[in-house]
Amino acid sequence: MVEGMFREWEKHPGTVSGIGPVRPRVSETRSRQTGDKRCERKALRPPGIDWDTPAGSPSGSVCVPVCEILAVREADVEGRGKTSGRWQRLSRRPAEGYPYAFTVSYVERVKQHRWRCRDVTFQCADGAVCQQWIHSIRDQLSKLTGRPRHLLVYINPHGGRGRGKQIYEEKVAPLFSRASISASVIVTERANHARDHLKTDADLKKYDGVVCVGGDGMFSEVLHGLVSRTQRDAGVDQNRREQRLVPCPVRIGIIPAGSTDCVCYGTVGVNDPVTSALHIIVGDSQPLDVCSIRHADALLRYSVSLLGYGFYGDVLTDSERRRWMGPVRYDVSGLKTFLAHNYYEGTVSFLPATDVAGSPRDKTTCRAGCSRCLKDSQAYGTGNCVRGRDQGGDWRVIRGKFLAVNAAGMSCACPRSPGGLSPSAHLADGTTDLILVRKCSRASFLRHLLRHTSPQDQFDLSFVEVHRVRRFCFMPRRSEHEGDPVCSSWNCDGEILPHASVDVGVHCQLIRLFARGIEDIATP
Ligand SMILES: CCCCCCCCCCCCC/C=C/[C@@H](O)[C@H](COP(=O)(O)O)NC(=O)CCCCC
Ligand SMILES: Nc1ncnc2c1ncn2[C@@H]1O[C@H](COP(=O)(O)OP(=O)(O)O)[C@@H](O)[C@H]1O
Ligand SMILES: [Ca+2]
Repeated sequence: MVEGMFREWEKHPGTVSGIGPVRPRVSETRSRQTGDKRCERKALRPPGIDWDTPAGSPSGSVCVPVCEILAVREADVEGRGKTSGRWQRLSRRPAEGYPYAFTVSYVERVKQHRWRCRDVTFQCADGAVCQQWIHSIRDQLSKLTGRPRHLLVYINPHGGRGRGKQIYEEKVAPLFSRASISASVIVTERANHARDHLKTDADLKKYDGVVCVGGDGMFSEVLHGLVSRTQRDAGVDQNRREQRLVPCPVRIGIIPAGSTDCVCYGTVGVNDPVTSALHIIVGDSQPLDVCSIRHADALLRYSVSLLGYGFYGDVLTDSERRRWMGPVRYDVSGLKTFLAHNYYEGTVSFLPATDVAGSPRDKTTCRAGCSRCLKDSQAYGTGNCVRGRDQGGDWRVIRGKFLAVNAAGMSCACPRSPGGLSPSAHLADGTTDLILVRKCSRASFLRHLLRHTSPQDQFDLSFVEVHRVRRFCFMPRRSEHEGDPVCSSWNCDGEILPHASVDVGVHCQLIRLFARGIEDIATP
């Protein structure tokens, strides 16, 4: 901020006369919350009239950090945005003698982690000053690194309530175009279309990011396509467990249009398409751990959120037959699976993450700019799964009858469960939280499930245990009794994995999302 300039403006509120054709400047402070240099908070206070200030802002003053400006465009005092040619609604009549104006679009935080695009229009008496402001703001925006210019977008037209295309066209595309982002859009025609296209055909050099419009299943397709492609390009054999995987250079954006949208919810704090589009535009970056799931050393699948055997595997298997119901299928299948009360016998062995500071029950939460993720990932190394010295580590073995064996690589928060399956899990610390729910009565299991919907500790029950691990294996016990359910399937980020016996390892920060983690609600 140029103090003199601002004082001048305060002396003459509502006018730019007397200030002259100044070069607009900005003040800088490091982002308090992320410490991210790319997102330094630069305050912009144009010495013009803000006669279209958004509701709620102190009258006569608008302060916008440059890293949260989405775009600037010339406006004309008749109220028509010059570039868009569309009429804007202005809250006040233009002041007499101020025929030049520009409009700044910026991020505004509304309730519950939602972001919205707001416009403020500044009016000037002098056309040259107006142009200087526009050029200067554009210049500041062009200096921000990490903002995408070209995106590859995949839309699942059948995800969630089948509104993916409409959501993209009505809510997201206009924001991308306002921010001068070009997008190549592919509406998928079959399951695995996006995955296969990314694996082999997509010219990834042309894009700064890949966006999926859909639910966790659609995200999973993009995850598999990108991780496989990255390893192939780097000459890495994904089937070799000891091999360090190469982190994906391309960020992934998620526009939530699915049934659960857990990956989006757990990394942004809300499943709202506009909020996610804005996180993409400002070029946010959130690293994420990825689990590789293997059987007999061959790679089966990758997962970032829930890997669930027993209850969540059965819910998913049943729900796939009810896709026509839309998102409500999970409630129907959830109830049916709960009543069936199946349990599965098996052996879980795991390698506890003894070298991390936190634990699944320490009541801390992973938030934007999480220092624990930073510290733990630095100590561990990105892409790594289990380091050489851990392989002979202190494995623990638990045999038993389980209603559920769940691994939560992140909290798995979603609208059904705002805290998630493991509220203290971290997005990018190189660990997953292994939750074992032993056979118990229906009433006890219901108690455990209900605690996912309240702040009560779902692990504070005698039949539940939770461990923060780097690697785990599950081996089902074959039943000798006819009629007993033998094996369940794994629910792998919402996709059925029809194997029971698995070996799972966490690859620290293998991918990055266009997100920043959940912001503390107090963040300005
Ligand atoms: C009787 C009260 C029961 C309350 C239970 C609440 C527990 C909810 C925990 C939900 C965890 C969800 C983990 C996320 C899984 C998703 O990846 C997966 C697929 O999502 P999408 O592709 O968007 O459809 N969703 C599920 O597996 C649904 C699980 C619902 C269980 C009731
Ligand atoms: N065009 C398509 N036709 C059929 N299935 C598709 C298509 N595109 C993606 N899919 C698959 O649809 C499934 C569900 O997608 P998702 O977007 O997660 O929706 P939901 O959250 O409702 O499950 C995924 O398995 C995905 O691979
Ligand atoms: Ca993790």
